[in-house]
Amino acid sequence: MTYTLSLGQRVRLTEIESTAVCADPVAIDDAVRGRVRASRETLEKFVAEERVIYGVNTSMGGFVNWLVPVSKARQLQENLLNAVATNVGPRLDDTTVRAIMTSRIVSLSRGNSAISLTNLEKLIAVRNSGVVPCVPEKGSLGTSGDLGPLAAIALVCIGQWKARLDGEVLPGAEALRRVGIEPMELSYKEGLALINGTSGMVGLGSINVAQAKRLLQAYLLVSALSVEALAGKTKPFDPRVHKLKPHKGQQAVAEFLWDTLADSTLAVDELDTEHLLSGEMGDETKAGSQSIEDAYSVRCTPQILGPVVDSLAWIEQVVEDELNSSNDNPLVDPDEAEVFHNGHFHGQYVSMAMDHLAIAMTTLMNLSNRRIDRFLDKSNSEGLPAFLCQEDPGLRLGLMGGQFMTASLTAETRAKAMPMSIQSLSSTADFQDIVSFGFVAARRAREVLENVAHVVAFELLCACQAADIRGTDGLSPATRRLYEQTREVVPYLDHDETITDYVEALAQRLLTQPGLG
Ligand SMILES: N[C@@H](CC(=O)O)c1ccccc1
Repeated sequence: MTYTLSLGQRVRLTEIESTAVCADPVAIDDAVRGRVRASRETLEKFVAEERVIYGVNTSMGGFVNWLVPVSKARQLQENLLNAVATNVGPRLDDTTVRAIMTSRIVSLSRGNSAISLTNLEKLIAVRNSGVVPCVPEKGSLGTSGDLGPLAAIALVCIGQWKARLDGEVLPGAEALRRVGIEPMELSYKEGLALINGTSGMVGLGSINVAQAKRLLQAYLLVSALSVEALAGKTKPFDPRVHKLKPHKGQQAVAEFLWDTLADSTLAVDELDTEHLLSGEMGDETKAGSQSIEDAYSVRCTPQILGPVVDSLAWIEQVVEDELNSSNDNPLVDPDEAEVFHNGHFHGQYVSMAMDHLAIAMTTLMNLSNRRIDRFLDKSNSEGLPAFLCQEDPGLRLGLMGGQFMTASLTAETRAKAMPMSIQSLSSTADFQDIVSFGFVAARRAREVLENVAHVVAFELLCACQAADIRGTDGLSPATRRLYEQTREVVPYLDHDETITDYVEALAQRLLTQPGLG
């Protein structure tokens, strides 16, 4: 289905992801066309008046103070694209490139960048054509926006560099020829308009946020299942106690667990504490084999996932605001009949949001990592067999090895969660002297998410194994659905076998499949 951009509409971040995943075409309406034309005409008027405007009749970056006549505009703009397309490394996947292109189209369609309507429409045509520019992922400062990644895209639009089409890598000119698109011819400011913004980090960020939301949603249900499978107590989730602390996310998580576990007989309502005081002072008090209170990784679930929920809402809002912005310099506002030299290409907001996403997801992973340990350690699992190995323990090692994987991923992920947004380095003879590295932050958040999904997948595997051992009759209806969906992918393990394929399949579902459970 075509996704049409209208003037003044707020584009949802999740729409960038969904249109990129499905390769839905994007389009603009007449009001957008009118506004884009007006912005270009305003700039043309200023050029006729011989005003000095950055990237129009000046050079760029460290050569900002060099005048270049508009008669040389096409050469200047093409030189700009080639000079800054210096990224290296693995090529971004098709979905991410489409999300980045759509994010740039959203920004340019606001009609403040003075790109010609012809060239905006060509960018849209390339985005919709199946031609996917090859974008090496490493090398963006994130402040000139994402010059490197966006220049790789812009070069293909002018018939240079390289692109994929139906799985084949072709020269940009050949790729355009095959889909019947004439290369763009750039006039003054247009190369700059295509690249001088934050659309790289916003495009990749949109995918990260959409996946993080799914993973978090699923994790709330995984948490409920883990509480049941660890014979955890529900009373700490009673909404009445959460009224006593006003954090919204915490309250929402507690309410979810409370409601979900209401019909569970595996989770424990409350201990009958009456007979517990029969011992002498100093005796170990036990309620049968049960502890009086659960460990933090069960009991404090709302207090740990609450801030993750609230953080994600903030992160989504920030990246969505950036998406719906004119992130470019200079900007030409036709209503004000003004040109603004400005710094809207700066990616600090998104950089900090992506760092925050990495921290939030790592927090979730830390929780998951602790629960996995409880599932496998028989002294902490409220009666489960060691390493969830019911049949032939010792001859078999059970699920022991899964923890090696999750411990390794957890350690690696913590290192990846070190902030990028404070790593600024100066470049361009101190012209770009403080930068955001937002695209690097977004790439690292993506890596964090992938790792976290694998750790959560193993917790889910353990929880289902434990539920089978305890008896699944006691599951609540919602956790039973999750259990059954998981059993479509991984069976109860009564023999030792490699779990790699199971964990990877579950992780993929957690990131991409909405509404698990
Ligand atoms: N982001 C611009 C600078 C600016 O808009 O002031 C740029 C372009 C090219 C090379 C370096 C820097």
